Amino acid sequence: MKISVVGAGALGTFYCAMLSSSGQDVTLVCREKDAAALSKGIQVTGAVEVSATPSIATSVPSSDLVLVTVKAYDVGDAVRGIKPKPGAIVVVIHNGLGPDEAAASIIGKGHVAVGVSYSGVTFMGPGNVRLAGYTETVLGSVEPEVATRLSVVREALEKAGLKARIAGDIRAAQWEKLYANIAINPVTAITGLNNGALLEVPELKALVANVVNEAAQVSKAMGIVTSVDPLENTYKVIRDTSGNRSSMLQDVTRRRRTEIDALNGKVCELGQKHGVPTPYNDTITSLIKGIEHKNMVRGQ
Ligand SMILES: NC(=O)C1=CN([C@@H]2O[C@H](COP(=O)(O)OP(=O)(O)OC[C@H]3O[C@@H](n4cnc5c(N)ncnc54)[C@H](O)[C@@H]3O)[C@@H](O)[C@H]2O)C=CC1
Ligand SMILES: CC(C)(CO)C(=O)C(=O)O
Repeated sequence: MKISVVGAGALGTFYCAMLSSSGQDVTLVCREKDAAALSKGIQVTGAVEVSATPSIATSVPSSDLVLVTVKAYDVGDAVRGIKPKPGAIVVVIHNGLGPDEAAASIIGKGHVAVGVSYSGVTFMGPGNVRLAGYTETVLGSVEPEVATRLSVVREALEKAGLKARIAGDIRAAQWEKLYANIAINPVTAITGLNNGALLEVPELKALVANVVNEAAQVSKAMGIVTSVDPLENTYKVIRDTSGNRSSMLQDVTRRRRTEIDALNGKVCELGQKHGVPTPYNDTITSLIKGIEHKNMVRGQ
């Protein structure tokens, strides 16, 4: 099976190194500027230590499986060049809601699946990432026909030593991670605090509860049934990642665009659609937009 991984950032380098070092045929698709560095090889350090020399390309070759591992706002551009052959599967691995739908509207029916990744990978430089921890990748598709073919993806990940499971309801699986991301990511980005501080400062703990409870009302109005209690699960993620600087805190520190539109912004949009007020998520979204604006203006 020919596999391509699109996006040579934190997650893409991790998945590519694991797949390639297990002997699978993998191409890492990167930006032009990174190709020379990546052609010398890629490595993961930290919780696992792995090196690999996958093929490197700047456009997506004909593949049976494509893993798209770019930021939510880059998914549309990243999939535009994919011309899937019959039966090919394109798994969009992202946080938040929306990018997989954007991908399906570009690629068409019969190919797109979602991956919810429970990993903590930090980008150190082209071809060099650090893994804090990994539990599993949850796979699924809103297209039943694609969902029935996902065992090949699970098997490829398992062969690479990665745990994977196919969710019965991928939207519920996405919400389960979303509850934690909409509270932890923007509140740490605004305050500059590590994840653990959200449980140490009573006012921030209350804010986390308000943001998550609002989202739980939105998902309930949409008929989403999750297997976790939204708030208890968020507290658990905070405890499990207490020393982390969230990805959104890292983004604002580096003056990069954030994924707020696919996180709290999406909760606000869906709340409006389903008649659920979302004042906490509206405010959080506005504050992050303000930080992005400040960083853009300063960056110019
Ligand atoms: N880093 C992590 O541990 C985790 C990340 N995620 C999610 O996975 C997604 C990817 O995150 P990261 O890997 O951390 O981001 P990242 O910013 O480290 O990597 C994205 C890479 O994609 C590249 N890229 C963007 N558009 C491209 C295109 N058209 N063609 C080729 N390359 C392109 C960028 O240059 C960058 O190297 C996000 O939605 C994130 O929220 C989910 C779970 C864990
Ligand atoms: C789980 C959490 C919040 C860990 O920091 C994360 O996914 C992120 O930072 O994006």
